[in-house]
Amino acid sequence: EKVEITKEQRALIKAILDAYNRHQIPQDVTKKLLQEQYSAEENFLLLTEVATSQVQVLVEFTKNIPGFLSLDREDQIALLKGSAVEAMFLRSAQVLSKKMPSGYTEVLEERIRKSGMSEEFITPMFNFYKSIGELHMTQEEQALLTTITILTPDRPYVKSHEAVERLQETMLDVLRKLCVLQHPQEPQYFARLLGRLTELRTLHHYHVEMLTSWKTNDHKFTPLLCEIWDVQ
Ligand SMILES: CC(C)c1onc(-c2c(Cl)cccc2Cl)c1COc1ccc2cc(-c3cccc(C(=O)O)c3)sc2c1
Repeated sequence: EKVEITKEQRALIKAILDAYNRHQIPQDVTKKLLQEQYSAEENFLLLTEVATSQVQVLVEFTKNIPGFLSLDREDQIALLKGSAVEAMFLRSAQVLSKKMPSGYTEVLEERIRKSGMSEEFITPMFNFYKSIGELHMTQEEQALLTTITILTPDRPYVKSHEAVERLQETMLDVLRKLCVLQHPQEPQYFARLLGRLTELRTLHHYHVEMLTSWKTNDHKFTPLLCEIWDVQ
């Protein structure tokens, strides 16, 4: 049947894409990825700095998701804590899948591979990055997929499950239509995008173990990361 994006849905896409592009990690933070020397310690420190900055960007972006600030305040926190790792996998995936002509791709890959995390996490992580790269997502799809990840109702401690589910369904409906319109030659494209969300859950579980292994090797995180990831 004829898929049509309504006026309201077009406004929603615009609001989310504007917020997504407006909130970025400052250049002085990401530029250090290109400059500093390479060592496991230095790589870990730089990644910690960028991740901390990314969380701050994520908080600002989330506040601009239409409807998010109308949710229960504690649920807003629960959604942010529960989705931060997955949103950061999506963000770093865009950088690593050469989606951004930023010149960070090689240096970021090198620093992640040599940041003291054990091999067992490297493989699934870079398989994910490869699978994201193969999707050739548009900017709108990236922004909407991040929004849908944030609005996942079954995060720990979320009380108003239905309110979050309603918001997420609104975004899923828009993304489904966008996929049909922007990838007409690939009817399964929307399903493939949702498959990435499942992969993100798996990576999230790996990440909890990654943090533990870094902790046992006495790696320090910033207060913001400790708060959002419940470490220390
Ligand atoms: C605390 C730290 C050691 C850590 O622990 N787990 C992870 C992690 C790792 Cl490894 C992989 C995936 C997810 C997580 Cl959460 C990390 C590092 O997480 C990040 C988070 C965001 C970004 C954005 C970047 C980036 C670069 C250039 C340009 C841009 C840009 O947006 O322009 C963004 S790099 C980067 C690194």
